[in-house]
Amino acid sequence: MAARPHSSISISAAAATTTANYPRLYLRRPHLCMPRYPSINQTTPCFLPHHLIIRNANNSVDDIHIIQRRRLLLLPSPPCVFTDDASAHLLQDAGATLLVVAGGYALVSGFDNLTHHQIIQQNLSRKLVHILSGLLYMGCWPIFSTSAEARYFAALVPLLNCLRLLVHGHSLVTNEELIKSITREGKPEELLRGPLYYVLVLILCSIFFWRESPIGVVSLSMMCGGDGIADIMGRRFGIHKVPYNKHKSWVGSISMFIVGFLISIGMLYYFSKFGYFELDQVQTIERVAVVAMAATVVESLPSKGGIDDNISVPLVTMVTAYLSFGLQS
Ligand SMILES: C/C(=C\COP(=O)(O)O)CCC[C@H](C)CCC[C@H](C)CCCC(C)C
Ligand SMILES: Nc1ccn([C@@H]2O[C@H](COP(=O)(O)OP(=O)(O)O)[C@@H](O)[C@H]2O)c(=O)n1
Repeated sequence: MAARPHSSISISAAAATTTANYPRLYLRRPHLCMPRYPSINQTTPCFLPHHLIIRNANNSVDDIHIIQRRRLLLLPSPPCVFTDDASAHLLQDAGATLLVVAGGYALVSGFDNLTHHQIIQQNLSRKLVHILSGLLYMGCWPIFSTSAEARYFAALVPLLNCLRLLVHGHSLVTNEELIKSITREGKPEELLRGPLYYVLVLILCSIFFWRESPIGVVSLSMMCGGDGIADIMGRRFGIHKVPYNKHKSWVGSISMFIVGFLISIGMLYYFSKFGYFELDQVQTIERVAVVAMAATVVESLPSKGGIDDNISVPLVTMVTAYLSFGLQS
């Protein structure tokens, strides 16, 4: 996968020469931007205004024209300076971690409310949390800095949830809200199986694959999106079972393949737009189809008393994706 060429920005000469060491940027209207910009030797995802206002030494304002808005590097809040400051990365990663932790807590609490008020059934709540948690978590990866430590900050989020599941799963602390929103039968010990394996896979993909590898992206897409939709569709419409497993249906498996494939392609496109990797369109579709098929077949196999889907599906996806993307990239 060739690194995507980086475009550049043009800053009006007056502004560029008359400011101090760094132009002080004031953002007018935010718009998500591309994080990478080699000449400033920093990549920081942040918000991109349609116009940058640069106040120069005599405090007059100069707009600059943005050649390619998608790739402009901006810093997250005024007053900003272009700097490769490790403390800026630390601040950004700490803020991003807190934001995503709060998001995860809000998601689980939100679905508990829906279950509590009987707006949705407990099983559906669990599956929607299963689908949304990992995909939204992965979708937040670009807000972390590009420092080598960013992935560890991101992994703190599933790690904290892992500790939360261990504490509640062993009934050291009771939290009916958490148990109701993510267990089948409302038993605390259920937290120590599917949900725990799920967050462990999130940690593994964050640290070992992160956002530069399609392997982690596809693995989480199949575990979260594919496996999650299989349950939802299979429970509702899965009349015809697969011949080798009376607990799994054709509708569930076909749904897993189609939705898992589409989510994988969508997430790969999302990360490629940030410039983390560039993939050939036709090859990617072929490779993701193979990976999705492998994951779907494994998920449909009898698993009662065997390996949990939240381990077998991501594991097979990682191996298949590595063989597919890794050897042929
Ligand atoms: C219900 C879950 C797994 C059960 O799987 P299965 O047994 O039905 O196959 C998912 C458990 C989710 C966990 C408790 C919370 C994870 C939060 C995540 C790390 C952060 C999400 C942040 C985002 C911004 C919402
Ligand atoms: N391929 C599939 C997967 C699940 N399902 C349905 O969804 C239910 C739960 O599936 P599952 O045991 O894989 O659930 P989790 O282990 O993913 O929570 C099954 O008992 C089926 O009714 C299906 O019909 N076909």
